[in-house]
Amino acid sequence: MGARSSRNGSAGIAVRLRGVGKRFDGGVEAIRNLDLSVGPEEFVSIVGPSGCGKSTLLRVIAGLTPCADGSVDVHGEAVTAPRADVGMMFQRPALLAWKTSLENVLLPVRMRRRVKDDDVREAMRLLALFNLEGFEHHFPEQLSGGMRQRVALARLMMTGAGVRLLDEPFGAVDELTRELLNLELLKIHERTASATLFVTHSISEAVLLSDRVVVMTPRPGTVAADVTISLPRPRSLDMAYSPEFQESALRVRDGLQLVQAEGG
Ligand SMILES: Nc1ncnc2c1ncn2[C@@H]1O[C@H](COP(=O)(O)OP(=O)(O)OP(=O)(O)O)[C@@H](O)[C@H]1O
Repeated sequence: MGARSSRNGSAGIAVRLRGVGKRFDGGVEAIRNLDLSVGPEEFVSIVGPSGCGKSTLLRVIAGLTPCADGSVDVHGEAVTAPRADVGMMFQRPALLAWKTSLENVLLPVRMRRRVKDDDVREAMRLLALFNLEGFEHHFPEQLSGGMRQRVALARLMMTGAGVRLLDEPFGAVDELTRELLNLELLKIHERTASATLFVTHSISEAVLLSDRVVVMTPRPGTVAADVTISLPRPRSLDMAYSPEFQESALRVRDGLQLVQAEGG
């Protein structure tokens, strides 16, 4: 069945959650009755108060955290375990310390099959795209924090996954590096759009990157607001000064303030 199948009536939808709830052993209810759909080329950011279940949501979609309530479908199939067509990137780049940048980027291929010359060429191309030319044979400890994140981004692209999940990937880098990484991500999304869910605490980052920004309530997290960002693509950092950008950011901020006021 094709990647964009309609087995569960999901044509045009890459990720669909219906009535999803997650309660951990020990009693913490992280998510409750959460509905969300993401199109095959849609970039959706998730914002919400700390501890509202954003990481849990991504882990549930990735098949890393099982959930008893509701349904999670990727490309029309129920998620029961991690899938090859779902790639995930975390706040810490999770690179293998004993492997070079190139070997780290090739890892998703190596886990599935023998690496071919074409794979190496593609990995080199991705490393160059992320401005890592000359660092292909360096080990993670020889790279800066921003460079490590760029290797992790290149590895995420190398998976070729139709669904990309990014959990605060730029939370630990300085502001300037973060802006540059945002530009890299925009470039990638504009070249090879995929269904992307991006967790962030930054409203401006969410608006700059996204087609929609989903605001979650405090725990147990559910969708409080779903803000469409209709800025044209390609996007650039300059757009942050436009009235449309400011207006979108205000709508997201209002949504966040509302849930925080209701939660506290
Ligand atoms: N494995 C686990 N076992 C028990 N409780 C957990 C587990 N993982 C997360 N939680 C709890 O679930 C809730 C949601 O956590 P989660 O990490 O999803 O929130 P978040 O919105 O990503 O937070 P932050 O913005 O601070 O990163 C928290 O109360 C957390 O303590």
